[in-house]
Amino acid sequence: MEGLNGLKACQKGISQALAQGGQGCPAPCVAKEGAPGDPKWRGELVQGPGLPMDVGGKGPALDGAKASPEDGSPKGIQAPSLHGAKGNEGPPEAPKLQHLAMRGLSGGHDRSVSSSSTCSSFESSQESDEVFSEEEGKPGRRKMLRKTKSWKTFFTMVHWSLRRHSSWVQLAGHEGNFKPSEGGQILKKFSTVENTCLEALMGDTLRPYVPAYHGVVVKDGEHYIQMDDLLRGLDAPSIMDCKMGVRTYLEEELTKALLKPTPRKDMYQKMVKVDPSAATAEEHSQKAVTKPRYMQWREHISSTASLGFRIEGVTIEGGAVQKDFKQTRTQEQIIDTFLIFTKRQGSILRAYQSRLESMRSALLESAFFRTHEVIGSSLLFVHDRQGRANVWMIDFGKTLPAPPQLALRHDVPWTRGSHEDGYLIGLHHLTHTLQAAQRRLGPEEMPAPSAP
Ligand SMILES: Nc1ncnc2c1ncn2[C@@H]1O[C@H](COP(=O)(O)OP(=O)(O)OP(=O)(O)O)[C@@H](O)[C@H]1O
Ligand SMILES: O=P(O)(O)O[C@@H]1[C@H](O)[C@H](O)[C@@H](OP(=O)(O)O)[C@H](OP(=O)(O)O)[C@H]1O
Repeated sequence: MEGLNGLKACQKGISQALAQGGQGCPAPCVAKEGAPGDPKWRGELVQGPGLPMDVGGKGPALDGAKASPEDGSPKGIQAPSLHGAKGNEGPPEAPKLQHLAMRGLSGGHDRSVSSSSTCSSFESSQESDEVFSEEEGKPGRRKMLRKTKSWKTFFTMVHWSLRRHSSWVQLAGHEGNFKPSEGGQILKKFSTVENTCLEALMGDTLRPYVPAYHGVVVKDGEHYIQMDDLLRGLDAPSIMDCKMGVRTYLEEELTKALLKPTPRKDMYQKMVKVDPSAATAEEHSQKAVTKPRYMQWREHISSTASLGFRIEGVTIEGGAVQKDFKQTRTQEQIIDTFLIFTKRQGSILRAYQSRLESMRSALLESAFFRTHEVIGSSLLFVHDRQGRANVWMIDFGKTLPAPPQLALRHDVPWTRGSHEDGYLIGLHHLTHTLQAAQRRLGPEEMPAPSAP
């Protein structure tokens, strides 16, 4: 499908995901992590990002992030950067049964703006019931569970089941970079650059827009950054990852490639798979391209170069992850994608727009933003079936302090040596895209005006 130009391919992919309607999908939806008996599991100590914005009309409450680690994990460990390391340690596939397990969540759900509310109203007994209800359609299994005399076995099975219901889904990025963690957090392979950024961001005006950072942990001999899982407690979340900026490679990557070109056969393969005519005769003969060459080509076939952002991946209500957006380039294509992604819900589009507007104000105030070039970072759009919506800044693996003599603007095109990233260009176009998408809606698709 990759060769199909833009919207047709992307619409087909998203429509397929929509057609699945989340039924029987392998991707995780909403869950609480932890084990029975663990207070986090019952939500007693749960704090975290949740969704500060309730599009049902309560308006934004941008206090989502939580500050300091509570787990005593070591902070700021200096370890070799693991960013970019590849592997295949992804989370186990969640069972098809999870939607049944989630039914309780859509019942007495607390729609308050509290960032921790999504997990807080469930007692362990309710959880147990839901675990049993997963097994509908398998009467023998349910009977067997009921007859079980061993509580140990019972709790082991419940725990196993809940762990498999992790809300975790990875839309983009390097495979093997993440591990699920308990208590509504995730682990990302350690990189000094990202760790330094997250530490700094916890004391910055951007903190409410970033997953709460919980320090560095060591697991199986590897260092990880621990941060909040932005999907925790959500009811069949729909997620979109948009990579921000007019440039996706570091200036130092360009310098290195010019001094010592490293041919990348994998990138050549990815390039010719999309467009065999994109490679030069020399590149065809070497069957390789340099990284900046590939990255620049990627920026121009997508909306990165023209609009300052691009869609990397989408999943709708726990359906299959769609990544076929390499050639989604025009604003029209992106509007259509947002309309499909939000199922034309004006309230969600409006909430996203409002969040981006407040994010812009925070960016303009931010000391961190003033002093850093933000490359390859994403905005993660998340909404769920309860009508909650939010946008988060993620991925600071290539966000570096700019040379001190430079005052970064973020709203001008990049020229070599300027270190500009075009982040605000992307934010401007995204905000306009969301406005344009709302103009496509009929009055019945727009939220009712709020009471005076
Ligand atoms: N805190 C989080 N909570 C929930 N999901 C997350 C979180 N951080 C990342 N993700 C998921 O993981 C994906 C990849 O994240 P991220 O961009 O940080 O990874 P990466 O490997 O550094 O990416 P890249 O290869 O672009 O540098 C996101 O698209 C999103 O689906
Ligand atoms: O999305 P694509 O087309 O698959 O291309 C990848 C994407 O641009 C990643 O952002 C980049 O990682 P970084 O941002 O970390 O550089 C990766 O480089 P890599 O292969 O050198 O990791 C590319 O292969």
